[in-house]
Amino acid sequence: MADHTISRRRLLGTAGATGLALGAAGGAAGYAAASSGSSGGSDGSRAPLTSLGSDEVMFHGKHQPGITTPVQSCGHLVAFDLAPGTGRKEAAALLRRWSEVARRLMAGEPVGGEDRDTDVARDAGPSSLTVTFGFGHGFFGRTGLEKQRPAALDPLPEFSSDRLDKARSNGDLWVQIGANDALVAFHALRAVQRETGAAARLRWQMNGFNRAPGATARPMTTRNLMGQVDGTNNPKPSDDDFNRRIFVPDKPADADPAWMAGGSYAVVRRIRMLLDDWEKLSTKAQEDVIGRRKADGAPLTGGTETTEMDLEKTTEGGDLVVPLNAHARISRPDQNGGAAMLRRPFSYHDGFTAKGEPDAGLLFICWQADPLRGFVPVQRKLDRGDALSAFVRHEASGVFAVPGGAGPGEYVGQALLEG
Ligand SMILES: C=CC1=C(C)c2cc3[nH]c(cc4nc(cc5[nH]c(cc1n2)c(C)c5CCC(=O)O)C(CCC(=O)O)=C4C)c(C)c3C=C
Ligand SMILES: [Fe+2]
Repeated sequence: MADHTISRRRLLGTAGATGLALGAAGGAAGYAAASSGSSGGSDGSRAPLTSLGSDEVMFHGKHQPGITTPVQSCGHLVAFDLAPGTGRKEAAALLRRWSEVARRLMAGEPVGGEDRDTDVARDAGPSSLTVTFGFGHGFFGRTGLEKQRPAALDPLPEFSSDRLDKARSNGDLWVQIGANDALVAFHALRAVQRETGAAARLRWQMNGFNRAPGATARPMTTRNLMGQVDGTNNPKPSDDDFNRRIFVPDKPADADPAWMAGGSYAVVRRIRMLLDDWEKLSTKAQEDVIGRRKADGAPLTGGTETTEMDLEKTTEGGDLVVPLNAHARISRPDQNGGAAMLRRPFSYHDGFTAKGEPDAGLLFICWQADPLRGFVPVQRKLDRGDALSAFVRHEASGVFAVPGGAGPGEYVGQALLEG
C-alpha cells in the first residue's frame, strides 16, 4: 500500500483509483494560513480551510505520489527534452530543484519564499496536489546513463489503429501534476516550468480534468466524456498482488535496474473520442460496446457496479449478454494472461475542430510494474477487435520510468543520477 498520507479525508469526493491512506490530521494549513490577509478572521485569526483545500498528499514516501492517490479534478501532463549541453550533473540539479518545488507546493508552501511566488495559489491549501516525475527513453543517452536504461522503455509496438503525432509523444522527462483546485494545479505547472531554467525545453503539454470532489451526493467512480462510469474494475491496494502488478520490487529482478526499486512505469496515451459518432448510438448500443450499463456501471449480466461480470450468461435466444467484442470483456486480466494495470486517466477538451467536432477524449494514464505485462498485451487485444475502437483514435503516446519516492532530504531519481 502506498505510504502517502492525505491529511484530512474528504467526506464527499471523486472516488479515485484506490482508497485513501489516512494519517495525521491538521498539517495542511500551509500557504493559505501564512497568507492570512484574505482568509483570516476579523480578529486576525486564521480561518480554517475547507476540507478540500486542506487535503495534503505527502511528497516523501516509498512510492511517488500521484500513482495510488485518488485521481484529482485537474491535471496537467508536461514533457521536456534536455537542452544541448545538459548532462548528468545538470540533470541531477534539475531533479533536485523540481523535487524541492514539489515538496513545498504539496505542503501548501510558497515556492522560493513569498516574495518570489507568483501568488496564483495564494489563499488555497494544497488541495491534494501531487507532482510526479518520470524519465523517458531519450534521457539516458543524453546523460551518459545508457546502461541504466530499463528495457521497459523500449519503444512500444505499433498498433494498427495508432494515429500518433510524434511532436506530442514521448520526451526525455515527464511531469504529471494533479490537484483538486485548478489554480493550485496551474501554479505547480508554472513553478515546474520556471525551475527548468536552461536545462530542458518544453516538448508537449496537455491539460485534463475529472469530476470535482463534492459534485455527487456520495463518493462515486468518475465518468468519462462518453458518459460511462470509468475506473470500476481497477486493481485495489488491498489486492494480494497489487504491489507486484503496479510497482517494481524493492530488489528488482534482472529486467529492472536497481534504481527503479519502488518505481512504476507510466504509459500515457492521448485518446481522442469520436463523440459525434458515439452520441448517435442508442444507449443499448453504447452499453453493448462496453459490456456495462451506462446508468450505474453495472455489468450487463446484472447486479451493481461492483458485481462480477458473468461472461458465460446468454439471452433466451442463446446470444452472449456481454458481446464477444465488448471492451470490458476483452480488457480483463483473465482474457490477457493476467495482464493488469492501474488506470488513472484525466478527460481532456481542447476546443473544436474547423468542422465543429470536439477535440476531446481521455488522457489515458496507466501504471504497471512492466508494460509488457500490463498495457502492451491488453492494447494488442483491443487493437484486434474492441467494439470501442470505432469511436476512439490514439493520437499521442509515451512510456516513462517513474522511480520510487524520495526520502526526506533526497530528490526523485537520486539513485539513478548519483548511483
Ligand atoms: C490498453 C488498455 C486500455 C485502453 C487503451 C483503454 C481505453 C479506454 N477505456 C475506456 C472505457 C472503459 N474501460 C473500462 C474498463 C477497462 N479498460 C481497460 C483497459 C484499457 N482501456 C481495462 C484493463 C479495463 C478493466 C477490465 C476489467 O478488468 O474489468 C470500462 C469499464 C469500467 C471499468 O472497469 O473501468 C470503461 C467504461 C475508454 C473510453 C477508453 C478510451 C478512450
Ligand atoms: Fe478501458
